Amino acid sequence: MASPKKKLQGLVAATITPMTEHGLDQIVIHVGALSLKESQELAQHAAKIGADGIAVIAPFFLKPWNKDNLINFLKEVAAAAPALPFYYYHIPALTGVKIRAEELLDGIQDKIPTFQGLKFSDTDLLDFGQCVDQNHQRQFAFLFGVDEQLLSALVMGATGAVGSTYNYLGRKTNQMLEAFERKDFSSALNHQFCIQRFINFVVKLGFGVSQTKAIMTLVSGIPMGPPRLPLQKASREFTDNAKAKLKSLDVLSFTDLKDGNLEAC
Ligand SMILES: CC(=O)N[C@@H]([C@@H](O)[C@H](O)[C@H](O)CO)[C@@H](O)CC(=O)C(=O)O
Repeated sequence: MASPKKKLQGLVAATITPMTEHGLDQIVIHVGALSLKESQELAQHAAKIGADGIAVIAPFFLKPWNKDNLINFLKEVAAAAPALPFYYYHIPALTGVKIRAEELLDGIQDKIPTFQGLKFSDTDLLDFGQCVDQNHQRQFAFLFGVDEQLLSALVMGATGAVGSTYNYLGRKTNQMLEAFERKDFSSALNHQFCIQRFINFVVKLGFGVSQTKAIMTLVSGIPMGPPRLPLQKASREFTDNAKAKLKSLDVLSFTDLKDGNLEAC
C-alpha cells in the first residue's frame, strides 16, 4: 500500500499484519456491516488489534431513514470500542443513504463522545462546506474522498483525504497539496486538472474497485489479487489503456512501469 507523505491515505479496509509491524503512521479500520452485531464485533476486534480508529458506513439493506436512526446505529457501534476515535464514512452513492452529513454533525458528540470526524465521499460541496462551517471549535477531521475534486474541498476546509487513486497518484497529489499550501493556486489547479484527466479517462472505460486493483498491481508490481464476486476482474484492454494514459501524463511516482507488472495483473 502506498504511503504518500502529508495528509493523504490510501485505503486500508482490513489488515492481518500485526499492528506493530505495518510501518504506517495510523490505521483506521472500516467496521461497517449490514448487521449491527457484526459491526460491533468488528469494532471490538479493531480495538483488540490496536487500530488507531474505526470508521463506519451507513447500513444499506435496511436503511436508516432519518438522522436519528442513523446516529443511533453509529452510537451502538462506537460504544463497542469506546477508546477508539470514531469516523462516519459518508458515501451515499454506494450506500444509498442520503442523509446529509451536515445534519448528522449537529450535536453528534453528545451522542457519540468518541466522534472524531467524517470521511466525506460525495460531490455535494454545499453539504461538505456546511460541515466545516459548523465545526467552530475545529475539533473534527474532514477527510475528503472524491480525489478528482480534492482541490475544491481543500478550499472548503478539508483537513485530509482518503482515496483510491492516492495509491498511485500520490506524487502528483502531493504536488497539488504543496502548491495549495504555498498559495500557488494556478499550479495547484494544473495538478488537479492532470489528475482529473486520468480519472476522467478511466471513468469512461468503467472504473471501480477491480480497475483500482489492476492499476495498483501494474504500478507497484505487487499482485493485489482478483476482486471478490460479484465484481469481475478488470480486462487486459483496460489495463493496457490505463498504462498508456499514466505514461502519457507522466504522473507516476515509480520511475518504471515494468513489463512484468502487466503480467502480474
Ligand atoms: C466512490 C469511490 O469509490 N470513491 C473513492 C475515490 O477514491 C474514487 O475512486 C476516486 O475519487 C475516483 O472517482 C473513495 O472515496 C472510496 C473508496 O475507494 C472505497 O471506499 O473503496
